[in-house]
Amino acid sequence: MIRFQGVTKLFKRHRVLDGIDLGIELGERIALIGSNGAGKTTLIRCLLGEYTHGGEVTIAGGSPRRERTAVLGKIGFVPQLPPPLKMPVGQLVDFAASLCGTDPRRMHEIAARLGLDMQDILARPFNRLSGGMKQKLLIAVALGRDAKVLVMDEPAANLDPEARHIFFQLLAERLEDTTMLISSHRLDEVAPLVNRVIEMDMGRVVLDDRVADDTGLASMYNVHLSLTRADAAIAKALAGWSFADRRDGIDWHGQVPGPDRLRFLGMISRYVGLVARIEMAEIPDDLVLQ
Ligand SMILES: Nc1ncnc2c1ncn2[C@@H]1O[C@H](COP(=O)(O)OP(=O)(O)OP(=O)(O)O)[C@@H](O)[C@H]1O
Repeated sequence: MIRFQGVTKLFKRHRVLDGIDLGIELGERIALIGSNGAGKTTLIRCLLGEYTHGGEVTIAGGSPRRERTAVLGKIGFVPQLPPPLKMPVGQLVDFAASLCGTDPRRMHEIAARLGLDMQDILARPFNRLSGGMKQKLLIAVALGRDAKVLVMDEPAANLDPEARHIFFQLLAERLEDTTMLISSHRLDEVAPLVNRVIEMDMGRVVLDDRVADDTGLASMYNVHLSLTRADAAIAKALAGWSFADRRDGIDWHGQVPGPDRLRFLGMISRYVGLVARIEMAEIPDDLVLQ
């Protein structure tokens, strides 16, 4: 599906990509990880045909540089930094939909599922939306088309827990027929979403590993937590996960998306001295709200 062959990129004399060879097949979900400056964004930009470079990149046999419109119509891209566009939201969605020959209503539908009130923001300039709203809209624009390849740069970073869950569900609906490339600094953010991890360092691939495929992308867990005493810091952290205080800041209840279990427990581990009891149970599929 995607081929990088001997891809190199230099900025002045600085070699940012140093002979990248990678083959990525349909249905693979890749976490592209690595520290700041490792070359992840540059590799993605080469994949999107934005840079000249050495070597060759192809998507389904086509070159994203030479056949830009045709190839880019097959890719959904969620950038890390939203573009500073002043265009009203409604116009932006219509424009994006026309570029890839899709119905804008599909994008509206996904935005609504993510909790965006589209009617309310149609006439507002994109750059005036909040960070989370921009990210939801960019996800809707990327997913509301028949993309065979989804490229996402830290896509869930600004989303609240409810929207993260819907986002994971949306990805779960696309598992069979899409190749995903998800870039992140942090493996724990993306590990549950992927089946292969590629780590870059100084412009090279330093690790390429298959990981266990978590089939529970759309799963949800009921969580009961009891503390040894009330504490303002953990109360604030739990409120950020939309947990409800069931008894004087001591007993808490909430729901955690399956792919976020590790992140949630990571947060709890900071307060482990306060934890008396924790219970996590998967909610049966038919009871998880869509
Ligand atoms: N347009 C540019 N001109 C000059 N140097 C650049 C340019 N874009 C990136 N670089 C350099 O290329 C290297 C790789 O950058 P890149 O943005 O690809 O890394 P990254 O892995 O995506 O990092 P981050 O996680 O911080 O986003 C860095 O040293 C960066 O300074």
